[in-house]
Amino acid sequence: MRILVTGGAGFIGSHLVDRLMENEKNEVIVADNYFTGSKDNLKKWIGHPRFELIRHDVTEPLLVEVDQIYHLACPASPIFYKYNPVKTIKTNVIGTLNMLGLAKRVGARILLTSTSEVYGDPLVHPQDESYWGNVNPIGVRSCYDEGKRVAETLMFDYHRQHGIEIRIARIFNTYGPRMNIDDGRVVSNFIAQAIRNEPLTVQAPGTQTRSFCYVSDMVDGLIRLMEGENTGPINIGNPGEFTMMELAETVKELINPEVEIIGVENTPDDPRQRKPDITKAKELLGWEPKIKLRDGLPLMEEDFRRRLEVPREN
Ligand SMILES: NC(=O)c1ccc[n+]([C@@H]2O[C@H](COP(=O)([O-])OP(=O)(O)OC[C@H]3O[C@@H](n4cnc5c(N)ncnc54)[C@H](O)[C@@H]3O)[C@@H](O)[C@H]2O)c1
Ligand SMILES: O=c1ccn([C@@H]2O[C@H](COP(=O)(O)OP(=O)(O)O[C@H]3OC[C@@H](O)[C@H](O)[C@H]3O)[C@@H](O)[C@H]2O)c(=O)[nH]1
Repeated sequence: MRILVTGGAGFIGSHLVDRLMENEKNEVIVADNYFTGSKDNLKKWIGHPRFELIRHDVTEPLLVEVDQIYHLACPASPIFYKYNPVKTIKTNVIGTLNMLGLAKRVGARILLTSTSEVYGDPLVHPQDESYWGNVNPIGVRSCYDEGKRVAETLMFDYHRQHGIEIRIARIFNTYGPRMNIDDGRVVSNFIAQAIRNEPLTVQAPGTQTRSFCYVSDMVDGLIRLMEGENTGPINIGNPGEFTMMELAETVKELINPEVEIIGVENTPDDPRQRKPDITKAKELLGWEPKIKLRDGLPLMEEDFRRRLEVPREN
């Protein structure tokens, strides 16, 4: 099986590549522009005969002979996707069109990593796949959430019109080793802050919720979706739901009981609650997450301490 992973130098992408490379029958090609990803994440595979890394921006066409495409390329942290919103929407729309064009030309199956952000600030809780969402079309997050909604539309139009084999995963907040230390997302921020003994910055009001999935569970879900018979969209996430204040308190307890927790301003359109209904993933993919937040955080702490060069005292 020859497999293309766009965005494979990023956080989830590089863990996915590790898992795909374990199968000796797979050849893996990564295409990435290194906007938020890094070659470092793939260094153990560089030079491997079954692995290839291409510096490529998915807003440009790409021609490679592959059987499967995992299409992840897109900045995922709000600070990065809002940094150049026009580029973010181009990546979602033109990038997905280009990858669908490739899938059509070479007859590949394509999986899109969509997001829980397609549900916007949800009025239905927990969110199941039949919910159409509550998204601001002109807000500062729209380049990402509306971008992903269009990407989903393109996937289904290519499927209906051209018979392309598609898979859509709606990923909920995922965390784990190898996240950029300055990625800006909440779990990486709190862990880095706790290790550096800086205050944990809880954005107002602190009662907003998220549900956090450990990256190995996520990769397992994505591969099951690709290999299964269902197009999706299918929610892949961990239903354990926490307020941001609870998350800060858990990080404080596990990593640095001395650290301060402070309230800071939030950004516009921050979803107030988010929790996946994973009935479909359980029934159709036989998948459910195994790693609880309290077990995943220490694994991430270990990786962050190594990269920040701050060993644990005791
Ligand atoms: N991590 C999460 O919680 C989460 C949640 C929902 C959806 N997702 C989706 O999963 C995918 C991966 O997310 P992640 O957390 O690994 O993020 P990430 O930022 O670590 O990885 C994204 C990768 O895409 C690359 N990229 C960005 N724009 C590109 C372009 N135009 N051309 C080529 N490469 C480009 C980046 O350099 C990076 O390597 C994204 O599509 C994201 O929207 C992630
Ligand atoms: O330092 C921080 C950072 C963030 N937060 C809060 O933590 C919550 C989560 O914020 P993050 O930036 O980690 O991620 P979000 O849930 O807003 O978006 C994410 O959703 C799913 C994916 O598509 C993306 O990975 C990302 O867009 C928000 O309520 C935010 O206000 C803090 O309280 N403190």
